[in-house]
Amino acid sequence: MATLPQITIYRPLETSPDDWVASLMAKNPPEGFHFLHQKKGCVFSMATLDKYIDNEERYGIQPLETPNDQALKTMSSGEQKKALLTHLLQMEPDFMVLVDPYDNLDTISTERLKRYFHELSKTMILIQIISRITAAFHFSTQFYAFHHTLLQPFTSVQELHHYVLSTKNIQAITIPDPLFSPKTLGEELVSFHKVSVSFGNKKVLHQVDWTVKHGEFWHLVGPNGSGKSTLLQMITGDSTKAYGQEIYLFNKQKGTGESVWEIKKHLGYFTASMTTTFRGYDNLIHMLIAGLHDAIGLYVKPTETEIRLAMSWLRTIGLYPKREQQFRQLNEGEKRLLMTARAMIKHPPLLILDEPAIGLDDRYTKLLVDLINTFAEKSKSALIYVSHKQEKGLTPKYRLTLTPTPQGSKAKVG
Ligand SMILES: Nc1ncnc2c1ncn2[C@@H]1O[C@H](COP(=O)(O)OP(=O)(O)OP(=O)(O)O)[C@@H](O)[C@H]1O
Repeated sequence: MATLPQITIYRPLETSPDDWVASLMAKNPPEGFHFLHQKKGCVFSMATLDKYIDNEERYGIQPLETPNDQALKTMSSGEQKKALLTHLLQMEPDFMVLVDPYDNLDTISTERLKRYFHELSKTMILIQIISRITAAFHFSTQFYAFHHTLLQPFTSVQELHHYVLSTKNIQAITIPDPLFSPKTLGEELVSFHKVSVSFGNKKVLHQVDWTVKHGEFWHLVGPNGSGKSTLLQMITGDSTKAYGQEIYLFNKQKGTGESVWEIKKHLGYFTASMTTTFRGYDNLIHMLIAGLHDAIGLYVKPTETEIRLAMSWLRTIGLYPKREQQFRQLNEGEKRLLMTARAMIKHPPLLILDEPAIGLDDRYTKLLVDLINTFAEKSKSALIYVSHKQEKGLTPKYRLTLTPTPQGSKAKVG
């Protein structure tokens, strides 16, 4: 049997593969891909998953099979990807486009999926579109990089790798001071004492003890489904599981009358999915200033001082030349940087960054990591960086690792 072509395409974040993928799905492949003419394809991507989650939320429709009919939205990233892959394979496609297939996945799930794709490649054409070169399939036979809307071919993965490394790096610079000194809220900002959480029979967290103090830089790390989001939601006020537990936030015991609004005032929060909640008609200056007011949009006229502060932040993240553009006109990497700066601008007592580097290419990841390290060093804010794996170049002082056990995940400092 002739071996099937297997394709790796590197995508810098300033390019969008959407039109290219759409032409494949319309059975009308672009030049060079005529072997896919009239072939049936499907797309394994976060966008496909988001579409299913959106349908589930809006219309209660959800064609993916999930254990015990669990809502897709409440599943961990690994569980969601497994459900999506099973569903797509049931459609018996001739080829599959995989957009950043390992994003959100921990090392073990990534290795498992890699082996699975290798097996699948023996019977199906796989087209991998990646923004991190380390994710390239070792079994690929063709290599490309998006250059604007065109594909530039390479003869080997080494040649492609070399090309990616040669693309220009952007440098983060100084962190602007806050407009006002942040409020003093005592030494301990977050304190969990023997916190356990279950959903029905599923035990998620087991007797977690954790204290985050003023100015500390933490990395919260754990494999998919280990309960990182569950733990965070008890801080941000987005989970009812915090009630009846011994949790102190900003020196007050949880459940003693504090409003979610009061808690959010002390928080800066960013998660990658937030970039899609903004319609994005505001310009970059206004987007940043809204972060000072904990608002989605800007409803009051900004002061001169606020505008100057926003300009300084835009210089820091290299977006000053685009200051008058609308947020929606930015590429995904630029959006992430802007939203991270927006969470930082008021120097909140506690800054939480939940998987901020997911989906970013190598260059933007480095820039984001530089920005976060510098902010942690120069500001008085405590910082919790959350991810399912170690992030290259990140320099947290403390690490809380969640390790799943049958009683729920146990937490270990160090
Ligand atoms: N509302 C819910 N109902 C049922 N199960 C839930 C609910 N919320 C979370 N879970 C389950 O709790 C477990 C932990 O999920 P959580 O999202 O906290 O993990 P995570 O470490 O953040 O994972 P990931 O890195 O994949 O995002 C998962 O098995 C998930 O399915």
